[in-house]
Amino acid sequence: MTSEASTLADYGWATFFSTQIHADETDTTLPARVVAVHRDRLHVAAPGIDTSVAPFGDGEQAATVGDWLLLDAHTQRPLRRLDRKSVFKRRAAGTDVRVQLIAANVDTLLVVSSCNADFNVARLERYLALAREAQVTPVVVLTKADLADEPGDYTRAAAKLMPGLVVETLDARDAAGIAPLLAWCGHGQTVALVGSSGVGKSTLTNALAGEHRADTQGIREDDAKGRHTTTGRALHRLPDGGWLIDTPGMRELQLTDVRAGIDEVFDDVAALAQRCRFADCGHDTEPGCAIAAAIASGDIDAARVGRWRKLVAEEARNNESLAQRRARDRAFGHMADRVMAEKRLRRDR
Ligand SMILES: Nc1nc2c(ncn2[C@@H]2O[C@H](COP(=O)(O)OP(=O)(O)OP(=O)(O)O)[C@@H](O)[C@H]2O)c(=O)[nH]1
Ligand SMILES: [Zn+2]
Repeated sequence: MTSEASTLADYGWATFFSTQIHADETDTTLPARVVAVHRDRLHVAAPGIDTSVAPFGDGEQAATVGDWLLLDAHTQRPLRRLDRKSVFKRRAAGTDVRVQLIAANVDTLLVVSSCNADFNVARLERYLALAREAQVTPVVVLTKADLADEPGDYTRAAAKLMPGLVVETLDARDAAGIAPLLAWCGHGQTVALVGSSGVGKSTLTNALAGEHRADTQGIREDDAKGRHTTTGRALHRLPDGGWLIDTPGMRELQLTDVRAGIDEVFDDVAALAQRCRFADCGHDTEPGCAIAAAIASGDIDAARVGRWRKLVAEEARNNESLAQRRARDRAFGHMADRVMAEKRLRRDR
């Protein structure tokens, strides 16, 4: 299984984490990474540590796959979770708008689409905004280059979606084709994949994991009945020393609290919006609208502005419900406090 990972750096440890360890903790604690999340256990691993611990923390603070925990050196019990470099979360399914953690400390998000009907700039922009909001570097991977007449057209269209965006166009079934992706799968690097069904995520995963695939799946544990109880939320060790996070939840990522991410992906539009005469400009018929002027002069693509507006509106809608839920939770908390206070008052009388 993880026999090749023998140093903390192998597990993705970095200065970002070591600076969080206090001087008085160095002798009494050990960092370990959450390599898998099971129904009621976390599998944590580090050099000399390979154990399972009880779930740690609540809500958005709960330890999730990819997190670093500081363990008591003697008991191996988690003491605290280290701050994250990055975190992916999503709204829980259905009408429930609670936030669900997907993965932490991912370095690179491979946003997968293909050079065919799946190619959709609006969808790509949505994934890019999610990546930027999570503090993760996105890399666009366009598969099925072998099926397109002009794969370069897709590459160029994708590259325009964000400043400095890297786009790799390839045949996911070809070992040589996926070679450029290895740059993000090196020693201690954590990568994740997102994309629609059928674009080639499984093909890429198998190609990246290579012959080690069977080995890397060794990160799992047995439950009391001796059966394997993986929930599919695990880090898989890659042959070049990286880690691939494989979780079904990544596929259903939605926009929540991604305003900053949208502004980064659409930094051209966001910069224009700053120059509108009115701070609350609706970029519609308002006088002095810098966006309307840029569209009229051909400086910016009206379609891109349209997609930006849609994402911003959708994000606002999602957060409204999230804020409503939080307000409800707070109100309930206040009510519970009041009830308890009244109880105490009666008792003390
Ligand atoms: N020609 C060609 N076929 C590809 C390429 N990548 C994937 N495929 C094929 O596309 C089909 C779907 O690929 P998958 O890897 O299963 O796609 P996926 O994204 O994992 O799909 P889900 O599991 O539904 O999310 C398979 O038949 C692959 O062989 C490619 O680059 N070129
Ligand atoms: Zn405006």
